[in-house]
Amino acid sequence: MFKMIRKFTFHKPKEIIQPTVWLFLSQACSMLPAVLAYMAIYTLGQAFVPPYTLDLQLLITLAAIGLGYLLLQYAVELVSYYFTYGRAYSDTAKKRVAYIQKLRRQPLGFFSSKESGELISSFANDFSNVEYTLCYWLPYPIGVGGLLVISIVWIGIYDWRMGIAMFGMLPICAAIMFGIARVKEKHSRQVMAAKTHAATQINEYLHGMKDLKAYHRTGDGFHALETAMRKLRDESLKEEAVAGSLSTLCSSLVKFIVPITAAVGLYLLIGGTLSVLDFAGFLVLATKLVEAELMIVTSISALRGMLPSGERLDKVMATDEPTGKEQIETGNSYSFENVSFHYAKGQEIIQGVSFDTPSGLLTALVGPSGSGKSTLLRLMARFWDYQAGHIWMNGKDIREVQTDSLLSNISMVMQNAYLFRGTIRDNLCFGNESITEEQMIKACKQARCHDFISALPEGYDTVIGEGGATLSGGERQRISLARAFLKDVPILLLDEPTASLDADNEAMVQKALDEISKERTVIMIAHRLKTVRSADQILVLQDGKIIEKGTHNQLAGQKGLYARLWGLQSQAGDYTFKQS
Ligand SMILES: Nc1ncnc2c1ncn2[C@@H]1O[C@H](COP(=O)(O)OP(=O)(O)OP(=O)(O)O)[C@@H](O)[C@H]1O
Repeated sequence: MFKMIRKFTFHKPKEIIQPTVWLFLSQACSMLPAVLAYMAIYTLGQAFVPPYTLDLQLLITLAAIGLGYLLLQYAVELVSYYFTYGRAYSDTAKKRVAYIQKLRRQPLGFFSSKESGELISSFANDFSNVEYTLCYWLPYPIGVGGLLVISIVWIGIYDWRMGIAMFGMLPICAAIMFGIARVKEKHSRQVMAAKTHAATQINEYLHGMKDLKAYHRTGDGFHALETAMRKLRDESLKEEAVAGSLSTLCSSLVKFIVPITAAVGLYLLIGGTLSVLDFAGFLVLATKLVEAELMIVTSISALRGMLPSGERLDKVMATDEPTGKEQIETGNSYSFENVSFHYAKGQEIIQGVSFDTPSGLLTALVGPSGSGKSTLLRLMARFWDYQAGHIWMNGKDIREVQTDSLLSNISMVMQNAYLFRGTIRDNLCFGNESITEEQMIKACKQARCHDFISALPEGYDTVIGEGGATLSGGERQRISLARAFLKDVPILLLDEPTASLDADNEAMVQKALDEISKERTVIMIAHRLKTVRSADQILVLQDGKIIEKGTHNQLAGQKGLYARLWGLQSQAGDYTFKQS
């Protein structure tokens, strides 16, 4: 149980103390009417048995307590409501933020090891389950359990025979419920897996819609989605059918407490060992205690059903974060020393690579498709961590450097630049209010996007769709380039920044890059070799190894891969490594 609480509370078990205490008080208050009714019946009953006395004063006091009770109950319920629901919602909101921050700090490897639907479904379902558990399923069994223990002890001392009648069913029901809870947990895991798979299918279907349409395969894509939905329906029905019916059986058993109490009480009454008044009082209490006992048995099953959600969130929160605590004030160059890296064990993608990217110069990475160029850029930004060797930045191994500190020195333009739903201005400035209009326009002019942005009806305030869907590939790429220029950092990492541009724009952006690289260290991947002709150094990669290094003139003069491909590209005009 304690383990479970730790999981649901993200290892802050104290979170549930307050809600539990208030729920206990609220439940204790709700027992008061039964106790008052019992005392009133008892007091009234004294008038009909020797010595036939009626304590009117006590009856008036009980009535006054009853009235006061209504106010007390209201106040306690209100506070309890705040500490259970209010706290649970605000604690879960904090947990959601902590979860996102955790994801933010994770390397890319973390995401590619998961189904895309897992994180989506965690957000959609797991947090709601945790929220519900924190305000309901955890505090209730603990709070109500405490109340039951007090009742058992009290009734047991008063009349152990009635104690057995009223609570004897409880261990049997709890044992059945534990069994049901295990079944429920098993089915909850299957439902969770089905929900994850369904979310992945929806995500893939929507994201891949363009390609599905292009290949006229929307029907096939839909079929996979439909199958996932059917599986989710079947698993959910199974969970309800198995756990639901057994839970109902158990709840019905608990409800037997009242007739059992009545039968045992009657038996004792006839035997003359229980007074009529005590019999009536026990019956009133039994009806009240049934509610509490029902709550306990239901909670046990519900809690186990929620456990997979708590575990899944806890697992993400417990994931190791990238190492490194050191800060880098201004990092402006990289030095690779015997770096090796693999995504999957046994498949070395980068093999013992060593090179420097001198500060303030343009380094170009070229090579056949799949040779590891983008991987090298990802290693520089610590999207992944290498397994052997060192990448030094200003004398520090970047694995020892805090990721945020490292990234504050880098601007990156990827192959498929992503733009967010919002205005072009928002996408360019990324919330940095210190960027002036002049700086923004200058960056856009350098990236050759100012003219097309100005021609839009709303100019820089034009709203673009999610992912930049309302722009062409080239426009997106130029905006992301301008965004990179605007982030005033010493290092620019560019993965084919001119790939989606036409020849004119490519030449112009190339010029801008030449200018920019005078002030910054630029590391750029290019397939079209003419775009890196003026680079200060060109590194030629093949099968994860650097096989040639030098300027264009040096490499073109050798009889290596670069010279061969330069020859081919010159002949073919636009021939690229990708097609080689
Ligand atoms: N996330 C990943 N998980 C596993 N393997 C990967 C991953 N990303 C890339 N790879 C593999 O690593 C190798 C190098 O990929 P990389 O993207 O670095 O090549 P590249 O030279 O940039 O290719 P291109 O020029 O086509 O963009 C490829 O064989 C690729 O399949």
